[in-house]
Amino acid sequence: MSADRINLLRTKVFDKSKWMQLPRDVVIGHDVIEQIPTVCEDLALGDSVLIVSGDRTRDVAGKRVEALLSGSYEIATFAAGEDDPLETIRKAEEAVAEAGFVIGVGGGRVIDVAKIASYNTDRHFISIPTAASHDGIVSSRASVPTADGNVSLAAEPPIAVVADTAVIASAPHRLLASGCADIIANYTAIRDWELSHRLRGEPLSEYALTLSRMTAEILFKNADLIKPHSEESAWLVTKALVSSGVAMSIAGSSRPGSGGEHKFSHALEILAPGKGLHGEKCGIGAIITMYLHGGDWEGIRDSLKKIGAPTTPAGIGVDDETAVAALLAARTIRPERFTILDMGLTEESAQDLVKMLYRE
Ligand SMILES: NC(=O)C1=CN([C@@H]2O[C@H](COP(=O)(O)OP(=O)(O)OC[C@H]3O[C@@H](n4cnc5c(N)ncnc54)[C@H](OP(=O)(O)O)[C@@H]3O)[C@@H](O)[C@H]2O)C=CC1
Ligand SMILES: O=C(CO)COP(=O)(O)O
Ligand SMILES: [Zn+2]
Repeated sequence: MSADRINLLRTKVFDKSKWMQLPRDVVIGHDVIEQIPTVCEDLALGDSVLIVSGDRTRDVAGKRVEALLSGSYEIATFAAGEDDPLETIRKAEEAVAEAGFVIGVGGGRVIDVAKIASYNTDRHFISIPTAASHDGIVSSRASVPTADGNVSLAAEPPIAVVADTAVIASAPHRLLASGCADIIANYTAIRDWELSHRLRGEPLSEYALTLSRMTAEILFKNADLIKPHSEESAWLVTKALVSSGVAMSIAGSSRPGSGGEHKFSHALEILAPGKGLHGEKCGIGAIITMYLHGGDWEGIRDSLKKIGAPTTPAGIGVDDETAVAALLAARTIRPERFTILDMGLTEESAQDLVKMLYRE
């Protein structure tokens, strides 16, 4: 090989760089919430904290975290209500001003508010999920519904995740089933990624893709074990969410866990606000996108059923016309994210798909 060629290769190799942000401490298990003082001490994050929680989740776990840290830390609290998300984030940022670090205790919405406020104010953030409802509990992205549609925002990756399986198992089963559906949707998300790689030359991370697929496979294989209010189920799903979040951190984007089924879900957030949980909508969307990819869509549908997640738009109170509109609107959501739904779906074909694949 000529010296020039060797130098060219060297330059290429050394030009490459990547920054992956992963949680430092991940603590999962029964009553691990009690270990939050030790986690905070170990990370030496300062002596004042803002604890962000929701209306329900403050009672479920937020107050307990406040009690565990009182005496050792100066504590401020912030209630992330269900009003305008961007306004809530702005107010949370104001509340962070006096605090050294931030803890989010709640479901996906609360965690997102806490991680965006932390990012924008340059504070460390600890995630204490009260529900295993989707993989955003671990990732460095936030997904925020706005009047103009869902936006994916950069957010502070949790420096620690403390996932108490006793708390998670006590949440309504619907939330856990939604988390499972979000993971099962990895199957179609990675097919969309591969499609975009082949057709558009989009860069693809084999490590991220393989981890995302493996996570979905483990959950798919264990679908029979997912039961309401079982700590073992909470354990299985939480580990899957952590693994899926790590896949997104490796990729540096939500690509390994978000494809056409997520664009369908985000379209529904606009067309049918308040209907269905995030993972539920993604699972329903994955049935159609897996069919279009020529894969085992019935397997997706049956595992969702087993877990107790909805498999039709009607199951989340959405009519067929709205589902058709969401399938067609998916291409307008994050148009840069190319998926099977961006490949010429027509109104007629969308209607046929909804009629054929969403029968109870
Ligand atoms: N960052 C990311 O990558 C992603 C972020 N998201 C975002 O996450 C949000 C959806 O999250 P999701 O968790 O599905 O829904 P929510 O956070 O809206 O939670 C749903 C409801 O469950 C309640 N809840 C949570 N935990 C418990 C518990 N242990 N016991 C009783 N009730 C409980 C919440 O209470 P409370 O009133 O206290 O909140 C809330 O009323 C959306 O804002 C979405 O945009 C979605 C996907 C990925
Ligand atoms: O929900 C996610 C992964 O499961 C994040 O995806 P989005 O980037 O579509 O919000
Ligand atoms: Zn998701």
